[in-house]
Amino acid sequence: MSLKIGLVSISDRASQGVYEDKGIPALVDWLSLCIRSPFETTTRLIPDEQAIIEATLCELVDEQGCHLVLTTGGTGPALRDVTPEATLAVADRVMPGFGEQMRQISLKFVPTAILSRQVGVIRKQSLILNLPGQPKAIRETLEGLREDGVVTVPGIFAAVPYCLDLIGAPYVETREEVVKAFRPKSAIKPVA
Ligand SMILES: Nc1ncnc2c1ncn2[C@@H]1O[C@H](COP(=O)(O)OP(=O)(O)OP(=O)(O)O)[C@@H](O)[C@H]1O
Ligand SMILES: Nc1nc2c(c(=O)[nH]1)N[C@H]1C(S)=C(S)[C@@H](COP(=O)(O)O)O[C@H]1N2
Repeated sequence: MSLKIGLVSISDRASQGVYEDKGIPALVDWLSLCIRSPFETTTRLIPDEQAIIEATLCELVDEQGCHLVLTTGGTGPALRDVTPEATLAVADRVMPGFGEQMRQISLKFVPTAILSRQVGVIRKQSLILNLPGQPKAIRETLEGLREDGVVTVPGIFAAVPYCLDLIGAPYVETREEVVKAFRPKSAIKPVA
């Protein structure tokens, strides 16, 4: 079974063609650098409409069978920003550590990180994570911060493979130079 990843770019202007969507390409590029094991992606570009976001997340998890869904955009305080509300509305369980860690990481880059309301949740067999909308913030939050080659703030992706193990998804291997996946020793499978 290959890992299925849903990628959702949530932007009024990119979805209307006012500007080019940079969210999906940034996600695809970063995942291709980071993940060594087989995976396939299904992508969606949609406006900041709560009903559309909820329907898209449900479709990716319930019909497409995605094990991981990453959203980008719509997490700020503007009235049109409703990604966290839509994500929570389709959640079975909330995983507060992901939002907490992303805000920690982002505060090292911008003081406005506290404006991001991003959440992580589990729906059925899938982990859904909200990333901020700025394309450069995608890499920052997933990968974390390195100073002189040493990881000073771990990115959230370090915890994603083990979380996926625990919800029954395929085993994910990462490239350590991008992100070292953390698993307890008992959960590490020998390299095939
Ligand atoms: N999909 C995208 N492609 C390129 N740039 C984006 C994208 N989404 C967001 N951005 C950039 O990041 C900023 C913050 O993202 P946010 O999700 O808050 O968008 P926004 O200001 O609500 O506008 P919109 O929904 O029309 O993208 C945007 O103003 C834009 O400069
Ligand atoms: N790593 C990182 N996180 C970031 C930012 C950034 O540039 N880098 N921008 C912040 C800003 S300005 C806002 S308003 C919030 C919400 O962004 P969103 O509405 O684009 O999701 O994310 C924040 N998080």
